[in-house]
Amino acid sequence: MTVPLLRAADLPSPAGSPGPAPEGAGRHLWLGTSWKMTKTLAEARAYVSDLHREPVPDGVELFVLPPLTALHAVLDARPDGSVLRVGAQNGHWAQDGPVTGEVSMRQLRDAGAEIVEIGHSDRRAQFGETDQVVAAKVTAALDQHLVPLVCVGEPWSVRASGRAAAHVGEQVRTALSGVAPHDLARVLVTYEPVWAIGDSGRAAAPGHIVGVLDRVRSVVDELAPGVGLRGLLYGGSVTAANAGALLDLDDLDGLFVGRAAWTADGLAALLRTCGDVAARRTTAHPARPSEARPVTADVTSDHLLAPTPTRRSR
Ligand SMILES: O=C[C@H](O)COP(=O)(O)O
Repeated sequence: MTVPLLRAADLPSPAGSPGPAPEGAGRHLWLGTSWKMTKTLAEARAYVSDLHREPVPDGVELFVLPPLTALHAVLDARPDGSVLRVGAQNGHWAQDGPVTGEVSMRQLRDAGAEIVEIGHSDRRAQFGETDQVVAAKVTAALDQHLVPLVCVGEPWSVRASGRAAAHVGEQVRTALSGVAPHDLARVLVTYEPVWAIGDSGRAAAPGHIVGVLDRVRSVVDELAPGVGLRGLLYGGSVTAANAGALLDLDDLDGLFVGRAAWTADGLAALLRTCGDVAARRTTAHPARPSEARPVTADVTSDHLLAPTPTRRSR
């Protein structure tokens, strides 16, 4: 028997009683996908329905960012108790007002979003979003109890000049400049080199990623010593073939995926890889009992917004 999109440990045992709570899940591994500007309502519903076979492994936080038109369809298509989180790909910093065509963080929250992507390179390149705009959106999202997923990454010219880490570090510093130190623990950051994204991209090499992640963590530590981010992800030409190698980077907290997760089968394959890695990490770095995360099918944002204990100061 399979129960859709629940924790593996939430699946009923053969006798029908709940399974035991897992231990040692203090650090989460994130797997998310943005559908960007793809999918009709029917396609969105079919995707969630096709995912129904997949349990979400312990230690993995799964999210989907559909186009706004499909936000409700995805929310409604989730089975009761699902741990699949749903968010948006953009939001405006103002609470209300005459901003034709935009949607505020308050409206996103009202519509059921838990996460909001901010500053994707598409929006920086095509809609002129600056680091200052990104910063305004981050604080607006936090004000509305959304989890900001802040996208940062260097263009190829910066990469070629050897300044990738410095460039991304400054993007992060500006993006988080308005965030109260303790609120950094509510923020997800995803490192997405611009040259790695999309059909013409290729995934960054692990050594390159490590150098940039180190800089990001240093900047965050300067802003709020010892607090650490909610999670630091990588995105850009992630596939089922390279996900395992990327997640071998112990400092990486997850993957943010476009094309490879635009089918339910694609996301499911990545989910299984994440589950294997999360289990390995738990064995390698068991959480203290006080860090063990209770298994819950509760999808309220309180669970999502609560700071996660980290293995080490970040
Ligand atoms: O939103 C996801 C990122 O932009 C990566 O996209 P991609 O996996 O299709 O390269």
